[in-house]
Amino acid sequence: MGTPPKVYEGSHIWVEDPEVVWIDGKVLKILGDEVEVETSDGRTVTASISKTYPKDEEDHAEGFNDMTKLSYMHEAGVLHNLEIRYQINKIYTYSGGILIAVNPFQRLPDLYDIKMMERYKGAPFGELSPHVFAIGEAAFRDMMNEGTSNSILVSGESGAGKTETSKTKTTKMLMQYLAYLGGHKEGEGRSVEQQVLEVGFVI
Ligand SMILES: Nc1ncnc2c1ncn2[C@@H]1O[C@H](COP(=O)(O)OP(=O)(O)OP(=O)(O)O)[C@@H](O)[C@H]1O
Repeated sequence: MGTPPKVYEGSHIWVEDPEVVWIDGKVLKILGDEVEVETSDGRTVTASISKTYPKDEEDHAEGFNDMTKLSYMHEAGVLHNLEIRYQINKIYTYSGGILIAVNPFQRLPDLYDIKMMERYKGAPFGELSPHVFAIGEAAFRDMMNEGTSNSILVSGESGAGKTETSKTKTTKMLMQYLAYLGGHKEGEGRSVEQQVLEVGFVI
């Protein structure tokens, strides 16, 4: 028995769209290498099958907090999942051990406060919602357990939120969390917290 076809009459797929990049729709007819699709905004379009992607059957209301839970991992599915989460201010999503952050361009109340730091401290990776503090926690714990240095790679295009998420100044989230884990003691010269916040970065 062969693998069942992913595009067939009645199946739900993603097709390219000049306005919204990818739009979902239902296959009406297969026409050789092409497919006729009724899009979710009510149009009928024809697309090359090789440029379509199967759509996950279930649309999780809050999206999947880890991309590895998607039945189909492709650009359209990944973007759709990030969009669903973004609409409800869930800017963080895992892809396995990697954290994807979508720039909210607004202050999200409570997301980075001391209560949130307390929640993530000591929590096993993956137990709580995806968060930059979970990445800091995992890196810090590994460093302590292995007794070796550790590093966190932050990557993204200009304006994506790398600086805000990680680097320099006391307000930046990742360093703030590591400083919090490192502790703060009065009267002992420069505290671990202060030293962590004074580190330099390789940019
Ligand atoms: N998590 C966040 N919460 C709130 N605002 C954010 C967040 N991430 C980014 N921003 C907003 O987006 C702006 C641009 O982010 P940032 O400067 O971190 O980008 P960058 O990736 O470091 O860009 P570049 O590579 O050009 O330096 C910030 O000044 C801030 O207004």
